[in-house]
Amino acid sequence: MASERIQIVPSVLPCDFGALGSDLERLEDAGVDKIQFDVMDGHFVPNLTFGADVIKSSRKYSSLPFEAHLMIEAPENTLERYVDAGCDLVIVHAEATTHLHRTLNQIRGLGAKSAVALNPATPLCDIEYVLTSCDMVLIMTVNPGFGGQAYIAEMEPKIARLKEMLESLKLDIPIEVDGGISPKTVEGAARAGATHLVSGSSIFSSPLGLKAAVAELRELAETASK
Ligand SMILES: O=C(CO)[C@@H](O)[C@H](O)COP(=O)(O)O
Ligand SMILES: [Fe+2]
Repeated sequence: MASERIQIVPSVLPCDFGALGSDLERLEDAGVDKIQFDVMDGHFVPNLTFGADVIKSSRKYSSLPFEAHLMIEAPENTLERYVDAGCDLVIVHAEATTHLHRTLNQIRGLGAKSAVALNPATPLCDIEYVLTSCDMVLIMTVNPGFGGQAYIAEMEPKIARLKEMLESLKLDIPIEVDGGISPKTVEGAARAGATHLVSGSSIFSSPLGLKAAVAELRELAETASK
């Protein structure tokens, strides 16, 4: 199944925002599969990052797919800006929008892929009836808002249950995990069924350097998922 291929997805949070373009070029050279832009509004999460204009200016520095992880209230009001900025996939939080089904279909209607993210405390039943409107599901393995937090291993049974749910619905869509992914934690997430692995602080701070850190995560995940 296409969704089973391991993808290593850096979060841009540890980048130098004053030199984002060159960090994006370094990431592409390091062999990552797509780039995650963490958009935070200071309301849905207690932190503020950047908006669609920064993503738009970054587009010329990378040919990789871009995904916007929108940690913002009422994302339905600004989706168009992220698609116009060059995002191939837009991720909204189930907790951030009242009309989740409509919001996911709105993303597809704008010509991008749609994904839903779940905070650690949000149960899978909240998204069961919108899975046919999703091109990916993101299970948060930290409470969103900050990079560098500890991985919540209790999310692994949730990932495994989501995998079963998708299989029973015959939906071939990937499961992404985000938060605390490192060589110590990636195997558990991959074994449970995650194939798209977001990593920020671990790959950027690795003594191996970016390229070897990305290769190490990929190899660990590929072996664990077999
Ligand atoms: O969305 C988020 C945090 O809210 C993530 O994308 C993190 O920023 C990933 O960083 P690490 O946990 O890997 O440092
Ligand atoms: Fe993220």
